[in-house]
Amino acid sequence: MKDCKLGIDHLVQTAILHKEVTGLEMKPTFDQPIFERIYKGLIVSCQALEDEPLYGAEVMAKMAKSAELGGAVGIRANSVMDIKAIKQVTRLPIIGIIKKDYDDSEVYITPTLKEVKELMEVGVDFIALDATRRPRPHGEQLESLVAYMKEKGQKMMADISTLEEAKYAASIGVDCISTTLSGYTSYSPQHQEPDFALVQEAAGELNIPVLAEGRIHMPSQAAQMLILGAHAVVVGSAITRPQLITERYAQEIKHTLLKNKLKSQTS
Ligand SMILES: CC(=O)N[C@H](C=O)[C@@H](O)[C@H](O)[C@H](O)COP(=O)(O)O
Repeated sequence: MKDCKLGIDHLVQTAILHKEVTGLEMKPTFDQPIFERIYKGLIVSCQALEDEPLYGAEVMAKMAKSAELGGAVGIRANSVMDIKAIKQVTRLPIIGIIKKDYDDSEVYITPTLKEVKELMEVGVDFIALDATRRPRPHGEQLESLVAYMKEKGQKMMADISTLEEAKYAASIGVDCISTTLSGYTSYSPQHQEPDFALVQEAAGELNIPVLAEGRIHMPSQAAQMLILGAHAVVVGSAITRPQLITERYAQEIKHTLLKNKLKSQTS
């Protein structure tokens, strides 16, 4: 009941905000209620790999609960173990992935049918998968994975790194795309900043929802993505990876103090 109220509150707030920002009435343009639930909201990616201090399902479930309390409208999570634990503590929509390295491919986000099936078994609202055109392990094909999920009625999110990949993913029938891999393929722009241009272009050209994801470190950047046309925004490290948050503080402090010292020496 509380979850339901939270969802309705979010939709009402979103509609008000949308009108204030754009001057337009927000119309529910998507048939699927799941897309309304996440519209113009913040999705928090709760992930820690085995070599990270916060690794473990119990910790990830606490992260997800904290995200929900803070106003997140969805959770992105990696592995069956984490997803199971997260589902025990929240009813927010879940974008599930399985990160797995195979020797014969660079693709590691839900690379093969095996991971797709594991995610379908645990049950997630969206399966996110690498939707670049790079070769997949064992010669598996993106098109067959998409067709399989469509046939089973499983919603999916295509993680892409360029506009061309976004357009191709849309053309083969994915439900939505996310800019997750911009900066993480050799041929996409290697920015330190989030890829604002890609989000704006993809949102302008595609008629499926486009989510902004990747290196969004500040609340203002998340809001900017939504104004540029993102359907929702996914933030991970800046909320759930304390070692990286600390690193950014430490570097900024070092850098600023050094700059200051040099300035005072030359003046
Ligand atoms: C490239 C890649 O493997 N991205 C992964 C995808 O699931 C995660 O490690 C990121 O944390 C997630 O995309 C959110 O991005 P950021 O942590 O920058 O807010």
